[in-house]
Amino acid sequence: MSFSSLRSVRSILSYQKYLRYFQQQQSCLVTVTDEYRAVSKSRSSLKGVELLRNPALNKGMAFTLEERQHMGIHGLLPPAVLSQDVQALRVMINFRRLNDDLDRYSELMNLSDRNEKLFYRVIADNIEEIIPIVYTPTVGLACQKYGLVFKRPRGLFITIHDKGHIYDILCNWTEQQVKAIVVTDGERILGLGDLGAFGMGIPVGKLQLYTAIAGIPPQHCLPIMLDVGTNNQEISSNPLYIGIRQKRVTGKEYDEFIDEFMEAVVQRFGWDCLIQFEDFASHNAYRLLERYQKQYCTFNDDIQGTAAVVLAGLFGALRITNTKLVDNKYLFVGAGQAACGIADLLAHAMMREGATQEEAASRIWMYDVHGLIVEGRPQGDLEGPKSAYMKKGKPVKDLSAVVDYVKPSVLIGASGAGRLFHEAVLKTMGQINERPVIFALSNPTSRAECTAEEAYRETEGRCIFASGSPFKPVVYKDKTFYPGQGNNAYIFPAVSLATIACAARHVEEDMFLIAAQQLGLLVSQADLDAGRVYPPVTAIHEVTVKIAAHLAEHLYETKKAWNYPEPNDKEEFIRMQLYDTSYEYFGPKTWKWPEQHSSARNVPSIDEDVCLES
Ligand SMILES: NC(=O)C1=CN([C@@H]2O[C@H](COP(=O)(O)OP(=O)(O)OC[C@H]3O[C@@H](n4cnc5c(N)ncnc54)[C@H](OP(=O)(O)O)[C@@H]3O)[C@@H](O)[C@H]2O)C=CC1
Ligand SMILES: CC(=O)C(=O)O
Ligand SMILES: [Mg+2]
Repeated sequence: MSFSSLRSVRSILSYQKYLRYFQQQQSCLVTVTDEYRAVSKSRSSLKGVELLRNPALNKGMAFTLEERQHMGIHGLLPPAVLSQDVQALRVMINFRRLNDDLDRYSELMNLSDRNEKLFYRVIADNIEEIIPIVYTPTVGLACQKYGLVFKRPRGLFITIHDKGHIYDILCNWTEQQVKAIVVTDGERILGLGDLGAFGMGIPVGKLQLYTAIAGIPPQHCLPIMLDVGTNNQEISSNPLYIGIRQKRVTGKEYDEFIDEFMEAVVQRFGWDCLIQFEDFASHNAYRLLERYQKQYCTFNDDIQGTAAVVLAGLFGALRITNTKLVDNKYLFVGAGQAACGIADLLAHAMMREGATQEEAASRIWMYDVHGLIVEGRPQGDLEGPKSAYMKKGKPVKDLSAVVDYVKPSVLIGASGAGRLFHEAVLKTMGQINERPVIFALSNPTSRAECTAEEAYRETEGRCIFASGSPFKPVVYKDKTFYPGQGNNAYIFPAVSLATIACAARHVEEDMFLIAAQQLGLLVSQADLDAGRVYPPVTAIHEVTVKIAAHLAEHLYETKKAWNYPEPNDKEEFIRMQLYDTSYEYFGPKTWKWPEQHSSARNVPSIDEDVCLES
């Protein structure tokens, strides 16, 4: 008998002994999912300690005795076997014991470094509590403190000095099946400005939502930081700064660098690898979108994703005010990429309702750092996308005077400048309108144009409010208001899921209008009655699947899908591709789980207090 077969006989014998012991002692903690019974095939041949160190495969103490024997990790873990349910409970107990959101962020990132399935399971079970940590607002703080938070690299860091070698760097990423990239150059991170390489927290966070919200498997996702320097002196002089310490490269060199990156992605991962541009500064965002939109499978989330989520929120708001888009007057505070993206899609939607282009544009006013955007304004540039909404009129600077002058029914903040909707602005909105629509979209919370509480209070509870970062429900005069979250997180995961599932080659403009319409339809009357123009965050996964199914329908109908044969039921087709947070089975393929452990649902409910006491 060879040494290895001798070892396996010993393993089986000792496994049987341990199994008997655990059947007596710990059977209530051992659970099995359907996937275990299906004896899934591991996508890796890793064994031993390497298996425990691989976050995509590691199950921690959930490895059964039999798996521990089979994979050569017996003795590398404490002897107890914990179910994923118990592990998830332990994570949440620890998470809730922390007093600081940055610590909670770090705790979760450490978990994703150790055990990816548990990380996503915990998010799925506690989505409303955790999304504000892995996403806005806490991700903003995490980026500002990335030097402290950074423990282990995620994704790729490509610097301007790598120009000429970008393909080689992409080849260092060993996952072969990359289907989606979120890329930033860190110049406009949320409303926090230029954070350079610290901005990597944003692609990481956005892609975590790809998996948590849209069920796109993490191994298909790749965050990328294109580090061309930073003009933020404070950041680059921080001893913990992780990027290159030089001023931003611009002009021809920058453009060549981005061109090379796009070509290298196609060469390495194929034409249908989706590239989401995130948090580039306006002066690059629009240019790059125009340059690459028709050539690559790409979109800009801040322009297009934001436009769709806001249009959907407006559809909801207008169901409350019982008006059409074109019946309203819109004032945008901030006239950058988010505002102009929204305005363009809004104008497009008004035209679909029958308005002419001139009529649609006439309903939209814009306001930037230099005041109302009117012809002949003495200061500030009037070029670029905002020029389409320039009016003849008085160059008013003070925002409450602007509101009084324009008399908007809808006020949309996308300035990144913090509390611009002060008392007088909100009160004026309340005086002009029975039901003023007020969206404070800037992120993170510190940059929101007003808080939910301020909006409800100053309009005597009459406003229809949404914000980019979440606000807790507000009680005003004994009534509870539930602010909606107008964040592109309701759109980009769905658009990307459909694009990837259908293997579409381009992300066309009409996908964002369809996504907006579908999201609008998924707002229930109960949501509207609660004053919320978006479905609750707890429903975001289901909402995303439904939107993606409609988009898939559209992609097949318009012959833009390349994944053949065409599935009959698009929703089922989408659901079949979703990431599953249940653990893989690592035991021998012939093995069957003993009868008494056959159902995960037999687990007795776990008493959290008992865990805390012991
Ligand atoms: N909720 C969501 O889903 C999303 C929210 N956002 C948020 O929107 C904000 C803006 O993003 P984005 O459009 O990309 O940024 P940009 O830099 O492209 O645009 C910012 C705009 O705000 C204007 N602005 C800045 N400060 C003031 C001020 N004090 N008074 C009036 N206008 C001002 C700027 O004026 P000027 O042009 O004169 O400089 C510019 O027009 C960010 O906070 C971002 O987080 C973005 C995308 C999605
Ligand atoms: C949400 C988002 O994309 C932003 O604030 O930039
Ligand atoms: Mg963004």
